[in-house]
Amino acid sequence: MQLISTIAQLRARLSAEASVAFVPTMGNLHQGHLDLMRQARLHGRCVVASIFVNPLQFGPNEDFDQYPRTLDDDCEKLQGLVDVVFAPGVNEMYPASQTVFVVPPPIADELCGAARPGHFQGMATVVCKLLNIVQPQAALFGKKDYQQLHIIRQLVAQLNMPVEVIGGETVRASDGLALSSRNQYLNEAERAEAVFLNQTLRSMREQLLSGARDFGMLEAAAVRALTARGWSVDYVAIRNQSDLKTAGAGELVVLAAARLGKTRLLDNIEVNLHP
Ligand SMILES: Nc1ncnc2c1ncn2[C@@H]1O[C@H](COP(=O)(O)OP(=O)(O)OP(=O)(O)O)[C@@H](O)[C@H]1O
Ligand SMILES: CC(C)(CO)[C@@H](O)C(=O)[O-]
Ligand code: BAL
Repeated sequence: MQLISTIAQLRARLSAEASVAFVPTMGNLHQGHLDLMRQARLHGRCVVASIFVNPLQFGPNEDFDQYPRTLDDDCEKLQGLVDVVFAPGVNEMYPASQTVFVVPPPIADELCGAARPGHFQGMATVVCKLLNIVQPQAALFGKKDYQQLHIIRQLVAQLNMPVEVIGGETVRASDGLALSSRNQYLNEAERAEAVFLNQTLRSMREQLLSGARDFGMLEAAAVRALTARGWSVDYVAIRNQSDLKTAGAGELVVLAAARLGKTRLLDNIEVNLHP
């Protein structure tokens, strides 16, 4: 496994590779990331992981400075799973001020985008840069960040980028909490409470499968239940899987983002309603 920090070295290393599968990350790796690396092996002869905490996708009052940076540990975890780790510094990715941005589709203003203005433009811009740098045949992203995956699919399709986007299932702790680098911000009591987000979504899924169809009422009840336990809820929303617009019927996804103390957690669950 090779650790590379410059774009020129990465391009030279990959120039002779016939097929590359790519997993972009912000590091502080957990089993969710490692699962994507294992799947990547099925999609390319050479597997590249990137580790880059992208300043463009953090708002001014967000956790860019505190975000855990654990490159040595991450490289140990990646041994035997990937061929190349690309870990550029901020100056390598943004040597001059970035004045060209990728404008994401309108859905980027809803859900997480409403709570984090500019986040998806920063994410789309860095993903576009990384895909241009690595030029993979396949790129893998987790369904845990469901809206992000949707926006990346739109980006790649609408900009005609020659890469297959693959979504990996969410890897969870044994109690159901979705693994996330930010889980480590939780104290012991918050970690015990955190599972309630997934339980709430699972309960909504059961109600939908049992015939509940008043989506607004289900969403409002979930927000009330979370708020009553001390959560600060950004949204709970039942949407179509295909376009993330307000749900009709059929293949739905229930998405939520809520804060426990200073930690913002995301989760979602797919629900397929049969007519
Ligand atoms: N539990 C998980 N299961 C599957 N994929 C995941 C999981 N957590 C993160 N990923 C995916 O890993 C990739 C890199 O994500 P990132 O480095 O931001 O990790 P994260 O744990 O989501 O961190 P954060 O807490 O900052 O959201 C993304 O495609 C993300 O969707
Ligand atoms: C896709 C990504 C690596 C872009 O910085 C980031 O948003 C993430 O880790 O999900
Ligand atoms: N995993 C999503 C990246 C972010 O929250 O910035």
